[in-house]
Amino acid sequence: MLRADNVFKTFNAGSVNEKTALAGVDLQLSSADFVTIIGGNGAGKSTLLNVVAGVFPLDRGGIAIGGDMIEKQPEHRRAADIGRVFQDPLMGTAATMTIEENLSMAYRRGKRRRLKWGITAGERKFFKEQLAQLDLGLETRLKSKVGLLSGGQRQALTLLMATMTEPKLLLLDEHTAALDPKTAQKVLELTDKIVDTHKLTTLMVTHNMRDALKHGNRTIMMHEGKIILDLQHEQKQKTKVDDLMRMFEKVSGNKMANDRMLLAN
Ligand SMILES: Nc1ncnc2c1ncn2[C@@H]1O[C@H](COP(=O)(O)OP(=O)(O)OP(=O)(O)O)[C@@H](O)[C@H]1O
Repeated sequence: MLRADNVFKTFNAGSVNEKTALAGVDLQLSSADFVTIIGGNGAGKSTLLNVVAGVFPLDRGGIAIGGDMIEKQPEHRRAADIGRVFQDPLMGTAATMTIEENLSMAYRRGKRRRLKWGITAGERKFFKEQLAQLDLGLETRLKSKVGLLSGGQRQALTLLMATMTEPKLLLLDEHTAALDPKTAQKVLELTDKIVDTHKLTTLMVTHNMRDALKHGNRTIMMHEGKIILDLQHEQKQKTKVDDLMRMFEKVSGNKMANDRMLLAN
């Protein structure tokens, strides 16, 4: 479903601020793979998601989704196939618009625009059903402005908006990191439910090693722009946080250096 071949990305090349963020990343995801990504500060996790989404061009290498090479496509063209949720709950939704207006925008993304602006009765029914799955009571608040929602409600709504049209790929960049622990767990449970219902191919960056091991069927670890560990299926299930730390130290030759990661585990 997703293939990254020998992907390189250096920022500010040739300047004193030169930084190689991706140094030959190879990654293949099968359909419905749910891969969690961990790694130290500046390991290249967000950059990997960004080059897949088309935020920055690659220096070298290729990216394919469903067999189509996309590395030359601009971000807006890839957006039809890629759902994204970021760390900041304010980013994925428009605060001054209502819940149903936000959902409607997401629902029509990538579709031919209709001349008439307005939400049909069928769409409203569909939105209510979708919101009911979140179990947050939002299905009775279609006309509420999104700015009135809590961070967790807003992030759950963003998740729904990113997945409602069943994207080929879902990219989650620390999407629960700004939430309190209880809300973060709730949004992660919703993530599992939504990913499982739609069998979405998913990449999720997290700084929480326990969450990385608990969710998804694969965990990859990045270090200095490379994937240094890829735990799959039973091997992932057997691995504990302490094992992960030891594996990191063994493969990278370094102590794990991610302040938020160490705090969270
Ligand atoms: N837009 C940019 N311009 C310049 N340098 C960048 C840019 N984005 C990322 N970098 C640099 O590339 C490296 C990898 O950054 P990236 O954000 O991918 O790391 P990360 O693994 O997500 O780290 P963290 O866990 O600290 O968020 C870092 O050194 C970072 O400073």
